Amino acid sequence: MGKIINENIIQIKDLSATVKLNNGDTLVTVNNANMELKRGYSYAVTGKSGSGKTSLISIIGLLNRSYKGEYCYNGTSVSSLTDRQLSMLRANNIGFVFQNYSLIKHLRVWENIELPLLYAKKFLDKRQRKEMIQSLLKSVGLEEKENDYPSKLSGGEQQRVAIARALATSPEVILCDEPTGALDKKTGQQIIELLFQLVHERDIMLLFVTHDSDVANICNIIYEMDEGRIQCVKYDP
Ligand SMILES: Nc1ncnc2c1ncn2[C@@H]1O[C@H](COP(=O)(O)OP(=O)(O)OP(=O)(O)O)[C@@H](O)[C@H]1O
Repeated sequence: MGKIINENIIQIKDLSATVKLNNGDTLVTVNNANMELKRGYSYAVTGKSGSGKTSLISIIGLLNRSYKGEYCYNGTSVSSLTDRQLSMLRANNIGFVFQNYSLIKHLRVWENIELPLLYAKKFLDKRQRKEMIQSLLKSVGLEEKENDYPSKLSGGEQQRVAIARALATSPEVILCDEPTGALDKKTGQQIIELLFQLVHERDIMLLFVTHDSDVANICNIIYEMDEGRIQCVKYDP
């Protein structure tokens, strides 16, 4: 029997976005999207290349606020927030995991994980931050690597660091853009298992942009995008 769904974190209503092309034309990247994203659930957004997935996830992730329509985060309309309020909302509540890991090369593993804690202004002192980082490294199985630079790590290990970094501020949302795209099949599966395990433990909402049908099929809810339009193709809460 499914869970009773009642806790929206993100609600999107009639949301559309466009980009201006070099030739002066306007391209619709997201066309009248409606979504409700809830705590404790996993979502996949699939679709052909160019269908609008990255455009949509950048709006959901509060990285882009140029859109028409409504976006409510925990009941607050995002359009009512100042840029600073929006940045703080993002820093404190949303973790990102990208295909290319996006680690900072000249910072050690522990410093990469510390960065979001500094941005989010969680007011942890140095000792508390250290404890938090060590506990995150333990949860992704990289206790021994805290002083290494990213270039010394394998792709799978770098993605584990990126996951630890995404979880550092205890976010309620994790957004993943092709998180296994640069990894071999087995390592990719381990990363997905780890993400699901950590997210389950924390009751987080998890959203994947993915071409990988195996990843999409594990998710409770699958949306498919086609030329900016989004449609729910699996709903299994
Ligand atoms: N800044 C931009 N300038 C011009 N065109 C853009 C821009 N951003 C997105 N587009 C176009 O908008 C459409 C949607 O792009 P988007 O990156 O969201 O698709 P996607 O589904 O994520 O693709 P992929 O799977 O290849 O990453 C594409 O046709 C893309 O070329």
